[in-house]
Amino acid sequence: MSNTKIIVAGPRGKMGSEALRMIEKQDHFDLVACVDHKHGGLSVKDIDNLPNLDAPIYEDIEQCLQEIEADVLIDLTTPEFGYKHTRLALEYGVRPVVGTTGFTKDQLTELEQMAEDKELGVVIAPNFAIGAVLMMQFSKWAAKYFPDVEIIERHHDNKLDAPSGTAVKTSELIQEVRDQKKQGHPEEKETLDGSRGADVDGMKIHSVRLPGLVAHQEVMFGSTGETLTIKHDSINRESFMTGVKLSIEKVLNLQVLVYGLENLLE
Ligand SMILES: NC(=O)C1=CN([C@@H]2O[C@H](COP(=O)(O)OP(=O)(O)OC[C@H]3O[C@@H](n4cnc5c(N)ncnc54)[C@H](O)[C@@H]3O)[C@@H](O)[C@H]2O)C=CC1
Ligand SMILES: O=C(O)C1=N[C@H](C(=O)O)C[C@H](O)C1
Repeated sequence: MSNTKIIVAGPRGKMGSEALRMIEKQDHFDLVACVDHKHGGLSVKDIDNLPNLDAPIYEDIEQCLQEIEADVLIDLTTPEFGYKHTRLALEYGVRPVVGTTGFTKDQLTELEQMAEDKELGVVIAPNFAIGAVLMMQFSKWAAKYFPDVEIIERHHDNKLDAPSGTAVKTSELIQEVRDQKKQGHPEEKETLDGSRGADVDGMKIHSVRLPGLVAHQEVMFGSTGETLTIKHDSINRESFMTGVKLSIEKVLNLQVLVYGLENLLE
């Protein structure tokens, strides 16, 4: 079987550069191009602190998709550009693997429809870390028995979206097993806006942003006389690469959009 040809959008980012290092280590992956909003016309190897890979950098994604033959586009950019890149990749018959978070529900539905129409696989994973996927699954299980739940996610202060994609996905998984329930005192009032966090069917999400953090989430459950806390920490971005690699391998055999790495794990 021939090697998987990969385009990376966002190669100089914290995740994009980690993805390049992962690709460099795999014998069955070839980096064929990158999409960046700077350094068009250069090669990846010309950029400081990036791996020594000879792949052209394009500033215009359409030009990249027209000129470069690829199997997969990995997007690790921003919500705005990630959505645009995913749509364009599908239009050019390239399968997207998307780590970028912050897409709206409408955007996800639209991309799902596009993937189905084109019969092309897409993986959108709010969190590629296996431990985070388990934390979300354990939380879904716990919510069956503990409907009072607060999600506290903590991230570095360069993050654009809040709440995190992981927190949104966790709340969606919990919604599958938890009936709507107003938590706290029935007459509770916020004297400072936002103090009780975001509300999803009565469950609360709190977002913390501080320098020094990477990516962390606690899901706290409370019941009579007991609490349960399920916690995951990514202490570096290598933690996400097992999931990125798996998604690239799996997307080649998909004809639909898969939202969440849990759907690819056996
Ligand atoms: N699914 C997962 O497991 C993870 C997802 N993420 C998500 O991945 C995304 C990127 O995160 P980080 O790497 O931490 O951010 P970052 O800010 O370090 O990197 C983003 C990169 O995108 C580039 N970029 C911006 N606009 C662009 C455009 N039009 N074309 C090409 N490149 C463009 C920027 O130059 C930057 O290098 C975020 O949405 C974040 O939430 C982050 C970590 C794990
Ligand atoms: O921006 C990040 O860093 C992360 N983003 C993802 C999210 O929004 O959940 C995944 C992980 O938490 C790191």
